[in-house]
Amino acid sequence: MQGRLIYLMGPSGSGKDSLLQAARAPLEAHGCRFARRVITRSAESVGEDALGVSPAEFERLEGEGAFALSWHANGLAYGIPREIDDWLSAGQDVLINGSRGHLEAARQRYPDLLAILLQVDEAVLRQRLLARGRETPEQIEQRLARSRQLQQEEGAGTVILDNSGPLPHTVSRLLHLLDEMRRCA
Ligand SMILES: Nc1ncnc2c1ncn2[C@@H]1O[C@H](COP(=O)(O)OP(=O)(O)O)[C@@H](O)[C@H]1O
Ligand SMILES: O=P(O)(O)OC[C@H]1O[C@H](OP(=O)(O)OP(=O)(O)O)[C@H](O)[C@@H]1O
Repeated sequence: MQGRLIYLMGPSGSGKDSLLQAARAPLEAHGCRFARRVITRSAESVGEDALGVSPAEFERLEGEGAFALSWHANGLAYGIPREIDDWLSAGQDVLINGSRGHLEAARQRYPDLLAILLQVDEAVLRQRLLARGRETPEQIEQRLARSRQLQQEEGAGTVILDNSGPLPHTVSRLLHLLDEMRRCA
């Protein structure tokens, strides 16, 4: 049986990386795989286990068909390696850090993907982004503006996961959600 693509998305600062890191060990124990993203961000500022490449290298990889999914946002290019298709074919679930703006395109390629939207109040988001200190205040405001814009476009078929509270609570809810998904498969 084909594995399921779990497409985690949410505004910048909502906690996607933190959640992926915290849930990784228990989910891997259930056979779930995690895709390592390729990003045109300098290695020093990559806050996740991603491969940083130059824009030219990204384009070359994209031209070679190295990505199952790829998109541009926040002035960066992001790619999900094609190997996720091998994992899915082998029946393994795959969790990826996706983009809200690319969800519809992703659904076209993976019609039965499970979309999970991580949500946090805007005031908390701003606070977390400032505390993280990776982007300039101007870049943070741009990301918050993008979130407001995308919020208006959010459609049905997406499970909302709130991360305004402590991270361990969100991890438990994610594990529960994925257990339910497996039971219903
Ligand atoms: N539930 C939480 N409670 C408090 N701080 C959190 C929580 N989740 C994430 N954070 C913090 O918020 C900031 C943004 O989280 P991050 O995982 O980098 O978000 P994203 O990957 O969605 O941009 C980080 O500094 C992280 O430590
Ligand atoms: O369409 P959107 O939902 O706005 O997403 C755009 C991009 O931003 C996030 O990446 P990234 O981890 O680089 O940004 P972040 O760390 O600020 O969340 C997300 O994973 C997408 O790759």
